[in-house]
Amino acid sequence: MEPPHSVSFNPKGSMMSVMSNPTNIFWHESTVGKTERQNLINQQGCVVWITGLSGSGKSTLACSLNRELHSRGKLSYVLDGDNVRHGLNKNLGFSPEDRTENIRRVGEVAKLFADAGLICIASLISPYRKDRDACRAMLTDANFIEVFMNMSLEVCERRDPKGLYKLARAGKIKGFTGIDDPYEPPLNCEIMIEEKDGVCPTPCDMAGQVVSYLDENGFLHA
Ligand SMILES: Nc1ncnc2c1ncn2[C@@H]1O[C@H](COP(=O)(O)OS(=O)(=O)O)[C@@H](OP(=O)(O)O)[C@H]1O
Ligand SMILES: Nc1ncnc2c1ncn2[C@@H]1O[C@H](COP(=O)(O)OP(=O)(O)O)[C@@H](O)[C@H]1O
Repeated sequence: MEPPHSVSFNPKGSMMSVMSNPTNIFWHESTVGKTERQNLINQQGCVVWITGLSGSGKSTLACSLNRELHSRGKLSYVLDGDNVRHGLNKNLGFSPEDRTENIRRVGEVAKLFADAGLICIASLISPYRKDRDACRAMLTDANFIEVFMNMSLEVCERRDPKGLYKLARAGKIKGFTGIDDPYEPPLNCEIMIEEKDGVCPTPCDMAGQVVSYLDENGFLHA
């Protein structure tokens, strides 16, 4: 694994400073490498990054994909925006800065899971292109698989399972993605999920589309 830029700690363990060129800390290489871990579980670690509007079906796809991979004997783990915001990112809101930090942290965790050999499924709105691209840059390009839930705002708003669009339209939530905060669609995603003839693919079909990609690109074998 590549040594990243890092945080410096004093001998008592408290944080001293954050810097891009750390001093006095050293990368410690493990004696067991990624290839050995992957051979053990016969798969290639990667990140499947699912992006799209609230209500576009990110969590539904993440769950369905996770289940399908599990049934094929493949190890995967879901990092869902809503869930991660209950723990690791509970101190973050929805300002542009907080969203960027939310995505950065999840990107770093996803990178660790991929290094462990897992197929890490990250499902977050991740509305800003530069933040998603920064996560892509944390991995070798092929190991970051961006899945765009290309559902119209109309579809998402019609679904509105949590009633958040209604609140946003009523002005009771400020800065809601797609209403008064931007969503920047990917320019070069690996996979696009979209309606055909006005019909949305089923969760099973959406997962199938991603599994086919993983299979064709060698991720389901070491
Ligand atoms: N202002 C605003 N904008 C968008 N979404 C909001 C907002 N406030 C709360 N929520 C709820 O938070 C969920 C999105 O969290 P994420 O971590 O995926 O968002 S982000 O990637 O940091 O933009 C999102 O969940 P999903 O509907 O599953 O996408 C919403 O339920
Ligand atoms: N492919 C689909 N077909 C029909 N309904 C769907 C589909 N995917 C998601 N839904 C429904 O749309 C709503 C939002 O889905 P969800 O996965 O929670 O979206 P997100 O995680 O992007 O907010 C849920 O009620 C879900 O059951």
